[in-house]
Amino acid sequence: RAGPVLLGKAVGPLAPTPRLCAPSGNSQLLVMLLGDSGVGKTCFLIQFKDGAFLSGAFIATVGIDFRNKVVTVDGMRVKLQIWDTAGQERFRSVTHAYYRDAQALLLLYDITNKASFDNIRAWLTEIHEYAQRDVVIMLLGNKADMSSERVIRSEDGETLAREYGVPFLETSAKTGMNVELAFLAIAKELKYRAGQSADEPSFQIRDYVESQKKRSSCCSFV
Ligand SMILES: Nc1nc2c(ncn2[C@@H]2O[C@H](COP(=O)(O)OP(=O)(O)OP(=O)(O)O)[C@@H](O)[C@H]2O)c(=O)[nH]1
Repeated sequence: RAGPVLLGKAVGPLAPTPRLCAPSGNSQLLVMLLGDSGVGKTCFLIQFKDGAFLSGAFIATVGIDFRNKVVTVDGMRVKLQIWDTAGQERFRSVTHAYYRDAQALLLLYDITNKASFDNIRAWLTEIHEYAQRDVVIMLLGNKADMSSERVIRSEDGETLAREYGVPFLETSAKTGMNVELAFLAIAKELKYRAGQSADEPSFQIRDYVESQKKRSSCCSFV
């Protein structure tokens, strides 16, 4: 486990003193958000935790931050501790140290940013280097509400996810589309792996996600 790190969003020269602490406790499921800077990891977490969208100026995360949320999966309460990592290259060595404690990783790209999609392979290489071998990974194409600025087709995300054998969803941290589903799917998968899903002896996360997801083309966005 790495030592204390700087947490949160930097706000330039007037930044408040960052808090110093690290995620603790091991009775919960640890989920990490990964992906390039600006893909929407912090907004994704805030949308899940508080049902709100952080609009306004983009403030990059410094180091790593975390939030807790309890979800109910098949009538059982599951505690999620969700770590929001900094996407900027200069914080990579900090975040690498946390990979091995994570049981699930949500890997985000931005459907309006080709570089963030192209970098997914590099992220997966890092994940295989630093994370647990059996970590649950899900690929998320975020900002699906920005359809007029889309440069990555949904099929491209699906193809890449299939190549790596991971489930895929398009999401919007702005509208909330598929945000809760992503967390519920990994919670269900981890519960299933822990042998707590006797009622679902053959749970498949990819099939579950496919059956539950809302496609961006079907919905109107605010
Ligand atoms: N339209 C739209 N904008 C989004 C969405 N998610 C995030 N944004 C915007 O994208 C910008 C970056 O969002 P963040 O959540 O701070 O990005 P991040 O991935 O945490 O960035 P780092 O902290 O640098 O790693 C902000 O201006 C957000 O308002 C989304 O789903 N839709």
